[in-house]
Amino acid sequence: MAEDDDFGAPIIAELYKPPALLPIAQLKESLLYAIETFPVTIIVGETGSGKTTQIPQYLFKTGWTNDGSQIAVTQPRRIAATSVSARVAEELGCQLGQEVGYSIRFEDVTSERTKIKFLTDGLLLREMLVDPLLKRYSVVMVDEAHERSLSSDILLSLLKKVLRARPDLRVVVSSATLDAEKFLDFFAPDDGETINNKTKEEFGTIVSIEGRTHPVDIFYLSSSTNNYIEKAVETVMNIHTSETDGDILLFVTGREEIDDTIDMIADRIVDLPHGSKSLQPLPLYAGLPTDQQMYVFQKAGANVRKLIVATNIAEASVTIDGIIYVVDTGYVKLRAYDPALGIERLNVVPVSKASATQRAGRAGRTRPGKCYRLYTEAAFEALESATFPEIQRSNLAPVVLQLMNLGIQNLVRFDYLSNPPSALVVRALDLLFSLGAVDVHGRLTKPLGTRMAELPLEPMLARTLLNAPTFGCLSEMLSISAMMTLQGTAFVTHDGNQKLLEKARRRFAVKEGDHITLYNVFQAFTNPAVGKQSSQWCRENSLNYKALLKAVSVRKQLRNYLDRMGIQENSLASSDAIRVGGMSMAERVQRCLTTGFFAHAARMKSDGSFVTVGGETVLWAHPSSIFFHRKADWVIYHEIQETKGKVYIRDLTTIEMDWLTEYAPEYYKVKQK
Ligand SMILES: Nc1ncnc2c1ncn2[C@@H]1O[C@H](COP(=O)(O)OP(=O)(O)OP(=O)(O)O)[C@@H](O)[C@H]1O
Repeated sequence: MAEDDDFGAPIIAELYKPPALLPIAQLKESLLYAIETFPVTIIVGETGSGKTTQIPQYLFKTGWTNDGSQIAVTQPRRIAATSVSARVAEELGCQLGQEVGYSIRFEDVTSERTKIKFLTDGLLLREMLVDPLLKRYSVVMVDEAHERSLSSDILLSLLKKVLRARPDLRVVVSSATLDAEKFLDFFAPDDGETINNKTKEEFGTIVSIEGRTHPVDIFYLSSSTNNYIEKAVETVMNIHTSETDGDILLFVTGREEIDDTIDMIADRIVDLPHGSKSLQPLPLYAGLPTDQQMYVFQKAGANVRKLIVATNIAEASVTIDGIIYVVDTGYVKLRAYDPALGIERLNVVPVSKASATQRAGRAGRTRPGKCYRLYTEAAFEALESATFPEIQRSNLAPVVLQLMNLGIQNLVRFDYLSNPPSALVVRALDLLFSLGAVDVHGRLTKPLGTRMAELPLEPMLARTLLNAPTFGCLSEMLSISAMMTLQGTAFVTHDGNQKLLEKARRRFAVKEGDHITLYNVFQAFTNPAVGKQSSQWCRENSLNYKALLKAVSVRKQLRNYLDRMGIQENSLASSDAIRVGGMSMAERVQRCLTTGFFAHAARMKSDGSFVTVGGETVLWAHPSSIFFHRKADWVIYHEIQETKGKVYIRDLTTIEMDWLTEYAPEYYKVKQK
């Protein structure tokens, strides 16, 4: 970069290692010995040392799957599971889905032959519902455990139980920080006690891997900035104009910042001298459909430098070949659930040291790299060492439901790695009780509660879907539920034309709201006389072809779940037929949604904002909702999130106020005369 920038001299210059020899290779034998000998092995290693890609292969090659069992490797994020499995398949010379595969929610790329399976930690939890002792696995590796995702924390607790019943199981926990002792202590028996005849010392060990593949030079700002996006754009442009070849990975906090940054970069690109190398910005965030996330892995064309603008989903386990430069704004958007108001807040906070290290580690994986931290070295030193565990700041209803279905009744005495605040557990139980999943004694109801736990949907939506047969709208709710799992990605701008998108949305919109609007999209897409499931039709209607295909597949999978539960698509009992017979299909869907989402009710005020039932919170329709412009009275909403001090609700449907007391009398505590 030019001399006159604000960065000081590089701080860390690490030793170069030839690419073929990953640091982990030197420890192969001792690692395999540890896994053979101890039920639990904690691996601590530099990012890029080869933990994720190599350990499963070592285990596979030394026979850990010879008896027909598999090796599971969990990841906190889908993109890591899919991309790392592709890499390992390539290294082993097999087709993805054969010996090496992956499994994420609604997408299973494995086969009878699969020996190494990458999956999200949440999905392995789901597998425990049908296979509580995880019998199909000889080794379970929990990767990136230091990130303390909700599912990986719960998984570690459950693995601790499973290990007691399965002395043959091996658990490998990989962590990038020095939390190793904490993880080891968690698993090991107390002093003087034994588990399966093993003492604390015999139960687990820590293996540390020194060194990394390539050096990464780290630069800090010499003085702090108060506009990190502007600084990021400036840094990216400086790299682009004055540094040698190599792609750039920029970390920002969320989709809005990604869009803003890409717009700002686009403005600067036009000022570049004619004929100079071009810069191709690519977004990467969790809400982006999987296939679009995969664009970032494609090689840039000749004379093109890729700029990937990402949230922290690109932070761990992902290797994007060609990334030489990392620009780290030093911030992340973290979820924090407010149990009193039932609102999820998205707070922009400084990253932890562990995160910053992981981010820097995205460079230097396939070549030496550079990382520009848009904060001072003193600010880095002042960062928290690790991220605040998700279990202490999340809506726990989905996970509580799953734990109960696994037979864990006493959630207070459950062996957590870090205890969740009791207010979060109480809120989760309250919600599950009002949804009918839990009875007054705090036990899971049968069959409703168990069925809700089995469906791969969050509890409110699961309840709605399971109620649909009594309203004679199961077919419609299956499509709506499938569309909801797309999380707002059904509509897209082609060529960035927002006006066309709005026009398309209006084409499908109905006065009842967003759910039935999405239903109309699904119907039109699958109608052989209209959308014909064609990409051309999607393009003409600002719709996301791949996402809609996914919805078709998700609907089929949900259908299969219901089939297994013996729930038929058009089975309206005669008593229900009398009750709902005279209603329009729209009204049945509206009522059915109320039975699941009554806790998410709000009323529009004259200024277009909404208030919650208790009147304590002001809410705003998200711009993607048809009620961003239109009037409504009472509504239920699917999602609620606070961003930058404003609370947005997504996916709204109008309802009648009376339905709230009709379908949730307990929740709204109506005094009967
Ligand atoms: N898709 C890929 N293309 C090229 N090289 C790759 C790819 N994936 C991995 N590698 C190489 O393998 C090395 C080890 O990657 P791996 O993901 O196993 O490391 P790790 O120790 O698990 O690191 P982290 O915890 O940061 O994910 C990388 O540094 C890189 O050199």
